[in-house]
Amino acid sequence: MLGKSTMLESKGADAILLIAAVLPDLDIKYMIKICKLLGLAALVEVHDEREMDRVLEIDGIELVGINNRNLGTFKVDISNTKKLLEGERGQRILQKGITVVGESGLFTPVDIAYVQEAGVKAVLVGESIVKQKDPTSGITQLFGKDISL
Ligand SMILES: O=P(O)(O)OC[C@@H](O)[C@@H](O)c1c[nH]c2ccccc12
Repeated sequence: MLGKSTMLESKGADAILLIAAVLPDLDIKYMIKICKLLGLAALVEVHDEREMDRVLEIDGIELVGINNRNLGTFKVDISNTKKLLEGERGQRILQKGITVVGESGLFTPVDIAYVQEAGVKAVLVGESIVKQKDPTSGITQLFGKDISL
């Protein structure tokens, strides 16, 4: 097996995405452990209540991403984030000290405020930034202010 520094130096990755929809619990548990050994952050992605409940039973998860895009139908609905953070689930996430990432379908400062209000502390954004000629101004537009420092 490659040593920690060899792995990180050879590929340069800081984090990996673990998609709960395609990974059994056992695989997620195993990969979380490997990530800790390698010093990689693991973002565990869920898109419905069932996946969220599975993930909340697994120890050692620090980052959970809520995908607003259903990977089966590709439909995007940002109220999915709010739905998955409501009530008891939201409480458990807070208790466990999990940082929630809002993923997909975020285009405007209103969208950002909506997911932030729901409990999200970070966002994963693709389309609304990569389709801009200038990514910096795309980010400024998305957040309604310059966040580069
Ligand atoms: O382009 P959007 O709507 O901003 O979405 C970005 C990101 O959330 C999305 O690319 C993504 C999140 N998880 C995924 C898993 C597979 C493929 C794609 C994704």
